Amino acid sequence: MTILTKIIDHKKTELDSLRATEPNFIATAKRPSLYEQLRQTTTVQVIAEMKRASPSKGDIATHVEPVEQAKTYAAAGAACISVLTESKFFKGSFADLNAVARAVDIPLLCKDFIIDPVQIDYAKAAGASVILLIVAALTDEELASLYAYATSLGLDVLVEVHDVEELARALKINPKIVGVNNRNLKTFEVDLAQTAEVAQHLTNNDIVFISESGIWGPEDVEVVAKAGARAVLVGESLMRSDDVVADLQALQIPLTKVKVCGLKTSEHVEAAVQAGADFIGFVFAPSKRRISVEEAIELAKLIPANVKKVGVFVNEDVETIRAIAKTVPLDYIQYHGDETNDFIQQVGLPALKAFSVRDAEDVKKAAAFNVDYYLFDAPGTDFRGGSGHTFDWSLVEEANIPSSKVIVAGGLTVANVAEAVQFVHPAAVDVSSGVERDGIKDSTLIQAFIRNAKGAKQ
Ligand SMILES: O=P(O)(O)OC[C@@H](O)[C@@H](O)c1c[nH]c2ccccc12
Repeated sequence: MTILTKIIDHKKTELDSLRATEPNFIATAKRPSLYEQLRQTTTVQVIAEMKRASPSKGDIATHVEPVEQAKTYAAAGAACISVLTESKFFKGSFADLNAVARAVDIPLLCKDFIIDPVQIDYAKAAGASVILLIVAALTDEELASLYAYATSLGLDVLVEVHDVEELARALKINPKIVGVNNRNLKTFEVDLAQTAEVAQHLTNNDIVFISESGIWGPEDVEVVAKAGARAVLVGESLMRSDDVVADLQALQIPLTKVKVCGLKTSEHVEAAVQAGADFIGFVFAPSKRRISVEEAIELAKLIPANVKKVGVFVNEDVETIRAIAKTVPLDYIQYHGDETNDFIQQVGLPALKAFSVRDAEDVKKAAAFNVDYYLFDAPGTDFRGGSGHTFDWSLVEEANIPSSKVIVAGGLTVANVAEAVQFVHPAAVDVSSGVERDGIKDSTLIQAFIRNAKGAKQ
Protein backbone atom coordinates (compact mmCIF):
# COMPACT_ATOMS: atom_id res chain seq x y z
CA MET A 1 0.00 0.00 0.00
CA THR A 2 1.38 3.44 -0.89
CA ILE A 3 1.65 6.12 1.78
CA LEU A 4 -0.96 8.15 -0.06
CA THR A 5 -3.46 5.29 0.18
CA LYS A 6 -2.61 4.89 3.85
CA ILE A 7 -3.25 8.57 4.54
CA ILE A 8 -6.50 8.59 2.58
CA ASP A 9 -7.73 5.45 4.36
CA HIS A 10 -7.05 7.10 7.66
CA LYS A 11 -8.75 10.30 6.50
CA LYS A 12 -11.93 8.36 5.82
CA THR A 13 -12.05 7.27 9.46
CA GLU A 14 -12.05 10.92 10.55
CA LEU A 15 -14.94 12.12 8.42
CA ASP A 16 -17.73 10.88 10.70
CA SER A 17 -16.50 12.83 13.65
CA LEU A 18 -16.11 15.96 11.53
CA ARG A 19 -19.69 15.55 10.34
CA ALA A 20 -20.95 14.99 13.86
CA THR A 21 -19.84 18.40 15.13
CA GLU A 22 -20.25 21.86 13.72
CA PRO A 23 -16.90 23.58 13.10
CA ASN A 24 -16.35 25.98 15.96
CA PHE A 25 -13.63 28.53 15.30
CA ILE A 26 -13.11 32.22 15.76
CA ALA A 27 -14.04 33.97 12.51
CA THR A 28 -11.41 36.02 10.71
CA ALA A 29 -11.57 38.74 8.05
CA LYS A 30 -11.63 38.11 4.33
CA ARG A 31 -8.22 37.68 2.73
CA PRO A 32 -6.89 38.96 -0.60
CA SER A 33 -7.10 36.53 -3.50
CA LEU A 34 -4.02 34.34 -3.88
CA TYR A 35 -4.70 34.03 -7.59
CA GLU A 36 -4.70 37.80 -8.19
CA GLN A 37 -1.65 38.22 -6.01
CA LEU A 38 0.35 35.64 -7.92
CA ARG A 39 -0.62 37.11 -11.27
CA GLN A 40 0.82 40.50 -10.44
CA THR A 41 4.10 39.45 -9.03
CA THR A 42 7.52 40.79 -9.98
CA THR A 43 9.45 38.15 -8.05
CA VAL A 44 8.89 34.48 -7.54
CA GLN A 45 6.50 34.31 -4.61
CA VAL A 46 6.71 31.97 -1.67
CA ILE A 47 3.95 29.98 -0.07
CA ALA A 48 5.56 29.23 3.27
CA GLU A 49 4.40 26.16 5.10
CA MET A 50 3.91 25.32 8.75
CA LYS A 51 5.00 21.67 8.78
CA ARG A 52 5.96 20.00 12.06
CA ALA A 53 6.49 16.53 10.69
CA SER A 54 5.92 14.45 7.58
CA PRO A 55 5.66 10.78 6.75
CA SER A 56 8.82 10.93 4.66
CA LYS A 57 11.00 12.88 7.12
CA GLY A 58 9.42 12.09 10.50
CA ASP A 59 9.69 14.98 12.96
CA ILE A 60 10.93 18.12 11.23
CA ALA A 61 10.44 20.87 13.81
CA THR A 62 7.97 19.90 16.52
CA HIS A 63 8.97 22.80 18.77
CA VAL A 64 8.05 25.52 16.28
CA GLU A 65 5.10 27.61 17.37
CA PRO A 66 2.65 28.10 14.45
CA VAL A 67 1.59 31.67 15.21
CA GLU A 68 5.16 32.93 15.65
CA GLN A 69 6.29 31.07 12.54
CA ALA A 70 3.40 32.46 10.50
CA LYS A 71 4.12 36.01 11.62
CA THR A 72 7.76 35.59 10.65
CA TYR A 73 6.75 34.18 7.25
CA ALA A 74 4.42 37.13 6.63
CA ALA A 75 7.03 39.66 7.73
CA ALA A 76 9.56 38.11 5.34
CA GLY A 77 7.22 38.65 2.41
CA ALA A 78 5.50 35.27 2.02
CA ALA A 79 2.60 35.54 -0.44
CA CYS A 80 0.60 32.97 1.44
CA ILE A 81 0.94 30.71 4.45
CA SER A 82 0.22 27.02 4.23
CA VAL A 83 -0.78 25.22 7.39
CA LEU A 84 -0.78 21.45 7.43
CA THR A 85 -3.92 20.35 9.23
CA GLU A 86 -3.47 16.60 8.81
CA SER A 87 -2.83 15.27 12.31
CA LYS A 88 -1.66 11.68 12.21
CA PHE A 89 1.21 11.92 9.71
CA PHE A 90 2.00 15.65 9.75
CA LYS A 91 1.11 16.54 13.37
CA GLY A 92 -1.03 19.50 12.32
CA SER A 93 -4.59 20.56 13.18
CA PHE A 94 -7.46 22.88 12.27
CA ALA A 95 -6.69 24.60 15.57
CA ASP A 96 -3.25 25.50 14.17
CA LEU A 97 -4.92 26.85 11.07
CA ASN A 98 -7.34 28.99 13.05
CA ALA A 99 -4.58 30.30 15.33
CA VAL A 100 -2.56 31.34 12.28
CA ALA A 101 -5.67 32.81 10.62
CA ARG A 102 -6.14 35.09 13.60
CA ALA A 103 -2.51 36.23 13.52
CA VAL A 104 -1.96 37.10 9.84
CA ASP A 105 -4.14 38.60 7.12
CA ILE A 106 -2.44 37.28 3.95
CA PRO A 107 -3.88 34.36 1.91
CA LEU A 108 -3.97 31.14 3.91
CA LEU A 109 -3.87 27.61 2.54
CA CYS A 110 -5.41 24.67 4.35
CA LYS A 111 -3.02 21.85 3.56
CA ASP A 112 -4.79 18.55 3.93
CA PHE A 113 -5.94 15.48 2.08
CA ILE A 114 -9.39 16.67 1.13
CA ILE A 115 -11.80 13.97 0.01
CA ASP A 116 -15.09 15.29 1.36
CA PRO A 117 -16.96 18.63 1.43
CA VAL A 118 -17.08 18.60 5.23
CA GLN A 119 -13.32 19.18 5.29
CA ILE A 120 -13.80 22.23 3.09
CA ASP A 121 -16.37 23.57 5.56
CA TYR A 122 -13.84 23.16 8.34
CA ALA A 123 -11.06 24.78 6.32
CA LYS A 124 -13.23 27.78 5.56
CA ALA A 125 -14.56 28.09 9.11
CA ALA A 126 -11.00 27.96 10.48
CA GLY A 127 -10.06 30.89 8.27
CA ALA A 128 -8.45 29.41 5.14
CA SER A 129 -8.85 31.28 1.85
CA VAL A 130 -7.29 28.52 -0.24
CA ILE A 131 -7.65 24.75 -0.15
CA LEU A 132 -5.56 22.02 -1.70
CA LEU A 133 -7.03 19.33 -3.94
CA ILE A 134 -4.61 16.51 -4.76
CA VAL A 135 -5.45 14.97 -8.11
CA ALA A 136 -3.72 11.69 -7.20
CA ALA A 137 -6.09 11.27 -4.26
CA LEU A 138 -9.33 11.84 -6.15
CA THR A 139 -11.40 10.50 -9.02
CA ASP A 140 -12.31 12.92 -11.83
CA GLU A 141 -15.82 13.21 -10.40
CA GLU A 142 -14.62 13.89 -6.85
CA LEU A 143 -12.14 16.46 -8.11
CA ALA A 144 -14.82 18.29 -10.11
CA SER A 145 -17.39 18.32 -7.34
CA LEU A 146 -14.99 19.33 -4.55
CA TYR A 147 -13.58 22.06 -6.80
CA ALA A 148 -17.04 23.38 -7.56
CA TYR A 149 -17.99 23.29 -3.89
CA ALA A 150 -14.87 25.15 -2.74
CA THR A 151 -15.17 27.86 -5.39
CA SER A 152 -18.86 28.28 -4.56
CA LEU A 153 -17.72 29.22 -1.03
CA GLY A 154 -15.36 31.84 -2.47
CA LEU A 155 -12.21 29.81 -1.80
CA ASP A 156 -9.21 29.67 -4.12
CA VAL A 157 -8.15 26.13 -4.97
CA LEU A 158 -4.61 24.91 -5.48
CA VAL A 159 -4.95 21.86 -7.73
CA GLU A 160 -1.94 19.62 -7.19
CA VAL A 161 -0.51 17.32 -9.83
CA HIS A 162 2.68 15.33 -10.00
CA ASP A 163 2.94 14.37 -13.64
CA VAL A 164 1.60 15.01 -17.12
CA GLU A 165 -1.23 12.49 -16.83
CA GLU A 166 -2.49 14.13 -13.66
CA LEU A 167 -2.21 17.53 -15.32
CA ALA A 168 -4.47 16.36 -18.13
CA ARG A 169 -7.04 15.35 -15.51
CA ALA A 170 -6.66 18.65 -13.65
CA LEU A 171 -7.14 20.73 -16.81
CA LYS A 172 -10.60 19.27 -17.31
CA ILE A 173 -11.92 21.34 -14.42
CA ASN A 174 -10.37 24.61 -15.69
CA PRO A 175 -8.27 25.31 -12.61
CA LYS A 176 -6.84 28.79 -11.99
CA ILE A 177 -3.95 27.68 -9.79
CA VAL A 178 -2.00 24.52 -10.54
CA GLY A 179 0.79 23.19 -8.35
CA VAL A 180 3.32 20.64 -9.51
CA ASN A 181 4.41 18.59 -6.52
CA ASN A 182 8.02 17.63 -7.16
CA ARG A 183 7.52 14.91 -4.58
CA ASN A 184 5.85 11.73 -5.72
CA LEU A 185 3.36 11.02 -2.94
CA LYS A 186 3.55 7.32 -3.69
CA THR A 187 7.33 6.89 -3.53
CA PHE A 188 8.45 10.13 -1.75
CA GLU A 189 11.00 10.65 -4.47
CA VAL A 190 11.68 14.38 -5.03
CA ASP A 191 12.80 15.67 -8.43
CA LEU A 192 12.64 19.36 -9.39
CA ALA A 193 12.72 18.36 -13.07
CA GLN A 194 9.11 17.30 -12.59
CA THR A 195 8.13 20.98 -12.70
CA ALA A 196 9.62 21.55 -16.17
CA GLU A 197 8.24 18.27 -17.42
CA VAL A 198 4.67 19.21 -16.48
CA ALA A 199 5.14 22.88 -17.48
CA GLN A 200 5.71 21.91 -21.09
CA HIS A 201 2.07 20.94 -21.25
CA LEU A 202 0.76 24.00 -19.46
CA THR A 203 0.08 26.46 -22.22
CA ASN A 204 -2.81 28.47 -20.83
CA ASN A 205 -1.40 31.75 -19.55
CA ASP A 206 -4.39 32.37 -17.32
CA ILE A 207 -3.28 29.54 -15.09
CA VAL A 208 -0.90 30.47 -12.31
CA PHE A 209 1.58 27.75 -11.84
CA ILE A 210 3.36 26.82 -8.62
CA SER A 211 6.22 24.45 -7.92
CA GLU A 212 5.91 22.50 -4.67
CA SER A 213 8.38 20.60 -2.48
CA GLY A 214 12.12 20.08 -2.37
CA ILE A 215 13.05 23.78 -2.52
CA TRP A 216 16.14 24.43 -0.40
CA GLY A 217 17.54 27.68 -1.81
CA PRO A 218 17.54 30.25 -4.60
CA GLU A 219 19.30 27.83 -7.00
CA ASP A 220 16.28 25.53 -6.73
CA VAL A 221 13.92 28.45 -7.30
CA GLU A 222 15.85 29.38 -10.41
CA VAL A 223 15.35 25.89 -11.82
CA VAL A 224 11.60 25.98 -11.40
CA ALA A 225 11.24 29.67 -12.34
CA LYS A 226 12.93 28.87 -15.62
CA ALA A 227 10.25 26.29 -16.15
CA GLY A 228 7.64 29.03 -15.68
CA ALA A 229 6.70 28.70 -12.00
CA ARG A 230 5.55 31.99 -10.44
CA ALA A 231 5.58 30.70 -6.89
CA VAL A 232 7.10 27.97 -4.78
CA LEU A 233 5.59 26.07 -1.88
CA VAL A 234 8.25 25.53 0.75
CA GLY A 235 8.01 23.60 4.00
CA GLU A 236 10.92 21.70 5.42
CA SER A 237 13.77 24.05 4.52
CA LEU A 238 12.03 27.00 6.19
CA MET A 239 10.96 24.94 9.20
CA ARG A 240 14.57 23.90 9.79
CA SER A 241 16.06 27.31 9.03
CA ASP A 242 18.04 29.26 11.64
CA ASP A 243 17.27 32.49 9.80
CA VAL A 244 13.78 32.19 8.37
CA VAL A 245 13.52 35.81 7.22
CA ALA A 246 16.78 35.76 5.24
CA ASP A 247 16.16 32.32 3.79
CA LEU A 248 12.62 33.15 2.76
CA GLN A 249 13.64 36.46 1.20
CA ALA A 250 16.41 34.76 -0.77
CA LEU A 251 13.81 32.57 -2.47
CA GLN A 252 11.97 35.58 -3.90
CA ILE A 253 14.10 35.86 -7.04
CA PRO A 254 13.15 38.40 -9.70
CA LEU A 255 11.08 37.47 -12.73
CA THR A 256 11.65 39.06 -16.14
CA LYS A 257 10.79 42.71 -15.74
CA VAL A 258 8.56 44.59 -18.14
CA LYS A 259 8.91 48.17 -19.30
CA VAL A 260 5.85 49.67 -20.93
CA CYS A 261 6.88 52.72 -22.90
CA GLY A 262 5.11 55.73 -24.32
CA LEU A 263 2.16 55.87 -21.92
CA LYS A 264 0.10 59.05 -22.14
CA THR A 265 -3.09 58.48 -20.14
CA SER A 266 -3.99 57.66 -16.56
CA GLU A 267 -6.07 54.71 -17.76
CA HIS A 268 -3.08 53.06 -19.40
CA VAL A 269 -0.67 53.89 -16.59
CA GLU A 270 -3.07 52.31 -14.12
CA ALA A 271 -3.56 49.26 -16.33
CA ALA A 272 0.20 48.77 -16.57
CA VAL A 273 0.73 49.18 -12.82
CA GLN A 274 -2.14 46.82 -12.08
CA ALA A 275 -0.81 44.19 -14.43
CA GLY A 276 2.62 44.26 -12.78
CA ALA A 277 4.76 46.52 -14.99
CA ASP A 278 8.19 47.21 -13.51
CA PHE A 279 9.09 50.29 -15.55
CA ILE A 280 6.86 52.92 -17.10
CA GLY A 281 8.37 55.01 -19.85
CA PHE A 282 7.47 58.63 -20.61
CA VAL A 283 8.68 59.95 -23.93
CA PHE A 284 10.07 63.50 -23.86
CA ALA A 285 11.46 63.35 -27.39
CA PRO A 286 9.67 64.28 -30.64
CA SER A 287 7.17 61.46 -31.22
CA LYS A 288 3.46 60.86 -31.38
CA ARG A 289 3.93 59.40 -27.90
CA ARG A 290 5.55 62.53 -26.51
CA ILE A 291 4.05 64.00 -23.35
CA SER A 292 4.59 67.32 -21.64
CA VAL A 293 6.37 67.62 -18.32
CA GLU A 294 3.07 68.69 -16.72
CA GLU A 295 1.31 65.56 -17.99
CA ALA A 296 4.16 63.39 -16.75
CA ILE A 297 3.96 64.97 -13.29
CA GLU A 298 0.27 64.03 -13.07
CA LEU A 299 0.80 60.48 -14.37
CA ALA A 300 3.75 59.96 -12.02
CA LYS A 301 1.43 60.43 -9.06
CA LEU A 302 -0.38 57.20 -10.05
CA ILE A 303 2.79 55.12 -9.97
CA PRO A 304 3.85 53.39 -6.74
CA ALA A 305 7.49 53.53 -5.68
CA ASN A 306 8.26 49.93 -6.67
CA VAL A 307 7.43 50.73 -10.30
CA LYS A 308 10.22 52.77 -11.82
CA LYS A 309 9.58 55.84 -13.94
CA VAL A 310 11.80 56.18 -16.99
CA GLY A 311 12.13 59.35 -19.06
CA VAL A 312 13.09 58.80 -22.70
CA PHE A 313 15.26 61.50 -24.29
CA VAL A 314 16.96 61.91 -27.65
CA ASN A 315 20.01 64.17 -27.75
CA GLU A 316 18.62 66.45 -25.05
CA ASP A 317 20.87 68.79 -23.08
CA VAL A 318 22.11 68.07 -19.57
CA GLU A 319 20.20 70.80 -17.78
CA THR A 320 16.84 69.92 -19.37
CA ILE A 321 17.25 66.25 -18.51
CA ARG A 322 18.17 67.03 -14.92
CA ALA A 323 15.32 69.49 -14.49
CA ILE A 324 12.68 67.11 -15.87
CA ALA A 325 14.07 64.19 -13.86
CA LYS A 326 13.71 66.24 -10.72
CA THR A 327 10.24 67.64 -11.26
CA VAL A 328 8.39 64.55 -12.54
CA PRO A 329 10.30 62.85 -10.73
CA LEU A 330 12.05 60.16 -12.79
CA ASP A 331 13.96 57.12 -11.51
CA TYR A 332 15.89 56.48 -14.74
CA ILE A 333 16.88 58.34 -17.88
CA GLN A 334 16.72 56.43 -21.15
CA TYR A 335 19.14 57.80 -23.74
CA HIS A 336 17.80 57.02 -27.16
CA GLY A 337 19.97 59.22 -29.34
CA ASP A 338 23.66 59.64 -30.04
CA GLU A 339 24.63 60.38 -26.43
CA THR A 340 28.14 59.36 -25.44
CA ASN A 341 29.12 57.64 -22.25
CA ASP A 342 30.77 60.86 -21.10
CA PHE A 343 27.54 62.75 -21.59
CA ILE A 344 25.58 60.17 -19.61
CA GLN A 345 28.12 60.31 -16.77
CA GLN A 346 27.90 64.07 -16.83
CA VAL A 347 24.12 63.93 -16.27
CA GLY A 348 24.92 61.55 -13.45
CA LEU A 349 21.51 59.88 -13.08
CA PRO A 350 20.57 56.16 -13.21
CA ALA A 351 20.60 55.33 -16.90
CA LEU A 352 19.42 53.08 -19.71
CA LYS A 353 21.24 53.40 -23.04
CA ALA A 354 19.45 52.27 -26.16
CA PHE A 355 21.31 50.63 -29.04
CA SER A 356 19.73 50.19 -32.41
CA VAL A 357 20.82 46.74 -33.57
CA ARG A 358 21.51 46.02 -37.23
CA ASP A 359 24.64 43.94 -36.84
CA ALA A 360 27.26 42.77 -34.34
CA GLU A 361 29.08 46.11 -34.56
CA ASP A 362 26.01 47.84 -33.12
CA VAL A 363 25.81 45.64 -30.03
CA LYS A 364 29.53 45.92 -29.45
CA LYS A 365 29.09 49.67 -28.95
CA ALA A 366 27.58 48.80 -25.57
CA ALA A 367 31.04 48.02 -24.17
CA ALA A 368 31.90 51.73 -24.19
CA PHE A 369 29.08 52.57 -21.79
CA ASN A 370 28.70 52.27 -18.06
CA VAL A 371 24.95 52.29 -17.43
CA ASP A 372 22.40 50.40 -15.33
CA TYR A 373 20.66 48.82 -18.33
CA TYR A 374 21.55 48.26 -21.99
CA LEU A 375 18.44 48.38 -24.13
CA PHE A 376 18.81 46.64 -27.47
CA ASP A 377 16.23 47.83 -29.93
CA ALA A 378 15.33 47.11 -33.53
CA PRO A 379 16.22 49.95 -35.90
CA GLY A 380 13.39 52.35 -36.57
CA THR A 381 11.07 51.34 -33.74
CA ASP A 382 9.16 53.32 -31.14
CA PHE A 383 9.13 57.09 -31.56
CA ARG A 384 11.38 56.90 -34.57
CA GLY A 385 8.64 55.36 -36.63
CA GLY A 386 7.47 52.03 -35.24
CA SER A 387 8.71 49.43 -37.69
CA GLY A 388 7.17 46.63 -35.62
CA HIS A 389 10.20 44.50 -36.46
CA THR A 390 12.37 42.53 -34.09
CA PHE A 391 16.15 42.41 -34.46
CA ASP A 392 18.37 39.35 -34.57
CA TRP A 393 18.30 38.40 -30.86
CA SER A 394 21.29 36.12 -31.24
CA LEU A 395 23.48 39.23 -31.57
CA VAL A 396 22.90 40.24 -27.92
CA GLU A 397 25.40 37.65 -26.80
CA GLU A 398 28.18 39.48 -28.64
CA ALA A 399 27.65 42.57 -26.51
CA ASN A 400 29.15 40.68 -23.59
CA ILE A 401 26.88 42.47 -21.13
CA PRO A 402 25.57 40.49 -18.10
CA SER A 403 21.99 39.43 -18.76
CA SER A 404 20.92 41.14 -15.53
CA LYS A 405 21.53 44.45 -17.36
CA VAL A 406 20.00 43.60 -20.72
CA ILE A 407 16.64 44.89 -21.92
CA VAL A 408 15.19 43.61 -25.19
CA ALA A 409 13.05 46.02 -27.20
CA GLY A 410 11.80 46.33 -30.74
CA GLY A 411 8.77 44.72 -32.29
CA LEU A 412 7.78 42.77 -29.17
CA THR A 413 4.15 41.72 -28.97
CA VAL A 414 1.86 39.49 -26.91
CA ALA A 415 2.64 36.77 -29.43
CA ASN A 416 6.44 36.88 -29.49
CA VAL A 417 7.54 38.17 -26.08
CA ALA A 418 7.80 34.73 -24.50
CA GLU A 419 10.11 33.65 -27.30
CA ALA A 420 12.32 36.72 -26.76
CA VAL A 421 12.56 35.95 -23.03
CA GLN A 422 13.47 32.35 -23.67
CA PHE A 423 16.03 33.26 -26.27
CA VAL A 424 17.84 36.17 -24.61
CA HIS A 425 17.10 35.67 -20.86
CA PRO A 426 17.06 39.44 -20.40
CA ALA A 427 16.49 41.35 -17.15
CA ALA A 428 13.59 43.09 -18.84
CA VAL A 429 11.60 43.42 -22.02
CA ASP A 430 10.35 46.70 -23.41
CA VAL A 431 7.16 47.30 -25.35
CA SER A 432 5.40 50.23 -26.92
CA SER A 433 3.71 49.75 -30.29
CA GLY A 434 3.20 46.06 -29.49
CA VAL A 435 0.53 46.97 -26.94
CA GLU A 436 -1.27 49.43 -29.18
CA ARG A 437 -4.31 49.05 -31.38
CA ASP A 438 -4.50 51.56 -34.23
CA GLY A 439 -1.68 53.56 -32.66
CA ILE A 440 -3.32 53.82 -29.23
CA LYS A 441 -2.36 51.85 -26.10
CA ASP A 442 -4.77 49.10 -25.19
CA SER A 443 -5.19 48.03 -21.55
CA THR A 444 -6.07 44.44 -22.45
CA LEU A 445 -2.96 44.11 -24.59
CA ILE A 446 -0.80 45.65 -21.85
CA GLN A 447 -2.12 43.08 -19.42
CA ALA A 448 -1.66 40.15 -21.79
CA PHE A 449 1.84 41.28 -22.70
CA ILE A 450 2.97 41.49 -19.06
CA ARG A 451 1.45 38.11 -18.28
CA ASN A 452 3.17 36.47 -21.22
CA ALA A 453 6.51 38.11 -20.47
CA LYS A 454 6.53 37.09 -16.82
CA GLY A 455 5.04 33.70 -17.44
CA ALA A 456 7.68 32.86 -20.03
CA LYS A 457 10.21 30.24 -19.18
CA GLN A 458 13.51 32.10 -18.74
O1 LIG B 1 8.78 20.35 2.80
P1 LIG B 1 8.90 20.63 1.35
O2 LIG B 1 9.72 19.65 0.59
O3 LIG B 1 9.38 22.07 1.12
O4 LIG B 1 7.43 20.55 0.72
C1 LIG B 1 6.42 21.47 1.07
C2 LIG B 1 5.07 21.07 0.43
O5 LIG B 1 5.22 21.14 -0.96
C3 LIG B 1 4.67 19.67 0.85
O6 LIG B 1 4.49 19.70 2.23
C4 LIG B 1 3.42 19.17 0.18
C5 LIG B 1 3.07 19.39 -1.11
N1 LIG B 1 1.89 18.74 -1.39
C6 LIG B 1 1.47 18.14 -0.28
C7 LIG B 1 0.30 17.42 -0.04
C8 LIG B 1 0.08 16.91 1.21
C9 LIG B 1 1.02 17.13 2.22
C10 LIG B 1 2.16 17.85 2.02
C11 LIG B 1 2.40 18.37 0.75
